[in-house]
Amino acid sequence: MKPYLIAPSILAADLARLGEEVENVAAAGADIIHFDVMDNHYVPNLTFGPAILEALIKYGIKAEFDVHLMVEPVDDLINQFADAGASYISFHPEASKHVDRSISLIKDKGIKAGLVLNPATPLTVLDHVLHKLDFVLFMSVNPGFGGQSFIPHTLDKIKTLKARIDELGLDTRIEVDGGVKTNNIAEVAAAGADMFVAGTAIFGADDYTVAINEMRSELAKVR
Ligand SMILES: O=C(CO)[C@@H](O)[C@H](O)COP(=O)(O)O
Repeated sequence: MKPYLIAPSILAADLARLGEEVENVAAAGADIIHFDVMDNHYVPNLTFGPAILEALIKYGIKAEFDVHLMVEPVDDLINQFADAGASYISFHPEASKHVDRSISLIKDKGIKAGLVLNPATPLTVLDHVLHKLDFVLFMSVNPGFGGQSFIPHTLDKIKTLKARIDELGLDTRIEVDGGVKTNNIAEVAAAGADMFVAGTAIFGADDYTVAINEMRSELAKVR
């Protein structure tokens, strides 16, 4: 069974002290760091580019970076984030003209590849590519902003995909992003997720270690 991974989203960090914030959350027990890239085109917000990822890695952050591209088009930035040191890269299928090719671009660089499904994106977009993916990222809010509420029907989509993954004997991870908190993480895990992105629930807490440990205690109730 794949270990659960907790991925604090730096969107909710104190951006004036980004290096220190990421260092602190990694020391507090984060498994990977979720790095949201928004282009003010695919989503109505603008965040971090590859130079910032490179700077964080140079700063000495040891944790792996999970880059979520909310950009259109995707291929050029896949290359740039691969060169900058990403360990995971995911993108939205509607933002690539050639989804299969964009997935291969990630995998050929030895990086874990994921496809992201918005709340209204049907599971059928995975039909011919699921076997190539290392993970599927379910957005449980509409992408673009932190601090939104978890959309409950995401749980049904997670359950359906988890059943399909098991039936096909695949090793694909399921990541969930948006409104994940201590009070719902167990339900999300019980539906079949094993990677959990949390922004405000971790960076908004007084003590990051306590926040992450509370999430782990909830996860321990599931398995
Ligand atoms: O990608 C996004 C939003 O587009 C997320 O990563 C949010 O950053 C999660 O934030 P919280 O809902 O956990 O505050």
